[in-house]
Amino acid sequence: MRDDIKEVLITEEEIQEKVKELGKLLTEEYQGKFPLVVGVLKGSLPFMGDLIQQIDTHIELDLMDVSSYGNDTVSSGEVKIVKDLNTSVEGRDVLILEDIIDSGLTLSYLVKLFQYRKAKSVKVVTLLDKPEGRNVDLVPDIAGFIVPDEFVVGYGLDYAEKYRNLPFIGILKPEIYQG
Ligand SMILES: O=P(O)(O)OC[C@H]1O[C@H](OP(=O)(O)OP(=O)(O)O)[C@H](O)[C@@H]1O
Ligand SMILES: Nc1nc2[nH]cnc2c(=O)[nH]1
Repeated sequence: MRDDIKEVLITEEEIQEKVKELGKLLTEEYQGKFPLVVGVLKGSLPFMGDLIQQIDTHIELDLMDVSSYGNDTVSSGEVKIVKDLNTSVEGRDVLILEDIIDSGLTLSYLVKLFQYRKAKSVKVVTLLDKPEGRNVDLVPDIAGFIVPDEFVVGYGLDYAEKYRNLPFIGILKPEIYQG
């Protein structure tokens, strides 16, 4: 699996250090507020698992599965709900956790949905931000790392459902895409 990686962009150590830093910020931000932390499946799972352990105040967890990508590296431009939340967001401070914001379609859809459902506040934390990929105007409240306009994998991010279990973020060798 690791042989398929052309370049490591962000190491495991850099990710873990950043996650601790973000956890401290969120601990201050949400002290005494009991936020609903929403992980966006499947990509945010490793980030969510690590980050929540660094938030030192009470939180509630839920998961949502929305999809705008197929097995390809290009967005379909359409967001659909695959699995909705189990919890009502009405009156709640909602914190959405994402692995990456690229076109911004997924997040802008979710932010609008939770506002429509009368959340008290909606904030977005993403591990990776790819501003050059943006199709819609969306700026995360907190972003861990800015990444270049390349298709990245690892730490939750897949190519054809593979590589999510790599502990770092990398770029694949071109021959992997070419088959
Ligand atoms: O800003 P965007 O262009 O909308 O891209 C970001 C979204 O794309 C990926 O999810 P994907 O739909 O591939 O699902 P997955 O997390 O299950 O891989 C990623 O995890 C984000 O949720
Ligand atoms: N794996 C992966 N999924 C994405 N979804 C949106 N952008 C990306 C990316 O760069 N890599």
